[in-house]
Amino acid sequence: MAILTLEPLDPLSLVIAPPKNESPADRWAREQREAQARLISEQIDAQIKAEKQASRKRLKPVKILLLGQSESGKSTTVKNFQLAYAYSSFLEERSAWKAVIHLNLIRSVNAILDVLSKEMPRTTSQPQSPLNTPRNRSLSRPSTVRVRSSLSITQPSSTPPSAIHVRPSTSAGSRTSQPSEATLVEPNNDPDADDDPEDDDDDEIDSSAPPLTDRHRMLQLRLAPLRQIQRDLERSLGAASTEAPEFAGEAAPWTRLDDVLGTRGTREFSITSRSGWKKALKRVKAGYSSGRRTSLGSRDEARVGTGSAEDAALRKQPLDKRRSRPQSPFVFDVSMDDEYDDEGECEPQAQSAAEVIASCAEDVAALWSDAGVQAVLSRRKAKARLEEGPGFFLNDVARIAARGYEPSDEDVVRARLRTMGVQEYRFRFERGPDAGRDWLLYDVGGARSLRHAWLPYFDDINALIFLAPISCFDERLAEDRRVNRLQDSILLWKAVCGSKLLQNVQLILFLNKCDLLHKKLSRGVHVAKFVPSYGDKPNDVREVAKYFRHQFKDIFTRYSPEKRPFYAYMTSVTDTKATAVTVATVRDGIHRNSMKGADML
Ligand SMILES: Nc1nc2c(ncn2[C@@H]2O[C@H](COP(=O)(O)OP(=O)(O)OP(=O)(O)O)[C@@H](O)[C@H]2O)c(=O)[nH]1
Ligand SMILES: [Mg+2]
Repeated sequence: MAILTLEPLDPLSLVIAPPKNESPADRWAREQREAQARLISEQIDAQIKAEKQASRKRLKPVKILLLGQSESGKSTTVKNFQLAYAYSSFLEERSAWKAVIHLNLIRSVNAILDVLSKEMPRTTSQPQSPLNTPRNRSLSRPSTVRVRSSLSITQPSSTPPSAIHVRPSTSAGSRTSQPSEATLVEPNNDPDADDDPEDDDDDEIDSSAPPLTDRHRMLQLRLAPLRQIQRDLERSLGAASTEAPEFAGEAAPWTRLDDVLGTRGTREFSITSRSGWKKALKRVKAGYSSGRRTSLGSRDEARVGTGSAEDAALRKQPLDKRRSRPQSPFVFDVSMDDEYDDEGECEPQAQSAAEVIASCAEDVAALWSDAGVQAVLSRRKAKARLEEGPGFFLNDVARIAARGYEPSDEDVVRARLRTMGVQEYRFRFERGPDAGRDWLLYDVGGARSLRHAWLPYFDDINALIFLAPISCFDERLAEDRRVNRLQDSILLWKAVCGSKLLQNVQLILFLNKCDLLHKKLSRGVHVAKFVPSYGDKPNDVREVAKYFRHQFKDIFTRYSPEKRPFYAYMTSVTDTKATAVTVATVRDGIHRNSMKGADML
């Protein structure tokens, strides 16, 4: 009877089984091959395991939020971070700032032309009638009824509009949520008040000042095309290029939600912004990068635009200009969340604007250096406002208006373009203690109408840099002229310090614009006139800055839900050299703190 031998069932065993008649030499060779394969396999397994462990250990990115009112210097602080740690990305954007700088320049020119228009009818070379002197005109104006606000608790009367009342500090440690303990400020409800610091009405006429003449009228006419250029550039750059419109909202619109949410998180309120100055810059970048000159050489042709298919193709060409500078030890990547979309709106006429500005350069320089114009501006208090305002470039007109002008680093830092929504910047340091760790910087729009978008970013951040410009104690908020700018900063700071969502966040205060504070005090503006509690302390920058620091610290101590260290820096963030030191210190501090939080130190 035949015996049926069954083959083993496992087909794999069949395949890997050694050949039946294997010689000892073949067997040796086969075993060598198998040992080698096992070794490689084990190495791969070990590598996968190590990678898994490393990714588990990988640190979360450090997230930093920059807050503060509009024009407080948030974006300028970001530029300082870029300059220090991401110079190549700063360079990539630099030439695109040219349109913004040009717009800033011609805004100043147009502001001067506005002042001259008010002045011209009565101060041309015609002799002045005694009834038409500024002094008599102000006497014949209807008298202003001054409405004193009753909101002030400490000193309800006898203070100038926009005055700030700061209560004496309470004893340390007495944390209370009583609003009456807050820094108290009296808003100015009377926009016609005579002692409005920004009132441009003339007080006195300087008899030695040269009169305005037909020469000034000629300059006015010759520079008139710049009005249209301003409109063109504003249209090209979008909403970010104009200052915040009027908005009578709260200083910190999130506070009620903050109380409700506590530490529960805010993600469901997340808002994604796809607008802002990065987008505005991208709109002009391609225009400049094409390197194409339009035929527009004269101011009369300023309105002619471009828009051909050839132009569109040229606009898409990449930037080709990069200047060399020693590379930062850190490589860092700034994310650009908005893709440049070229759908007809993008060509900003920046190139043609540059041509017109170049053709007006001499007249602009003549206007700015004219003694009569300077006298009118000083009398109407417009000179200091221009020189100390954002984006002032009139002293550099010859350089900036020149054909072939390329912005310098300093120009970019001084340029003004408002942030809309929230912009994210991603940094990766390749060296240093935080090598390999991502840093995310969130730069927000500071205008009151944009502050509702801040709340989602309170969640899960490591540090918050708060910008409080301390030079603006005598200024009004652009979006709500009843509100003193320092008052607004104080209200914001109070809300930030008292936020439950931010209670574990490291708060870093930049008391900014110290350079402008110095200038303002040097020209005789008295802090005590606007901040009565300042009393008769010396009106010098050191004392004033110390006083404001003390007030901000006091609020911090009283409103923080839990005790935490106070970090404050006196800054002028347009001074990039000094700010580089501050930024490095801040970076170290945030790194150490975030490591402590992760139990790594
Ligand atoms: N002189 C001086 N100018 C400053 C200082 N900080 C900022 N600026 C200027 O003030 C203007 C406004 O600064 P930004 O950084 O754009 O202000 P922001 O806080 O980002 O404003 P928003 O985007 O509207 O919220 C710019 O022209 C800056 O160059 C400073 O310390 N000193
Ligand atoms: Mg900004």
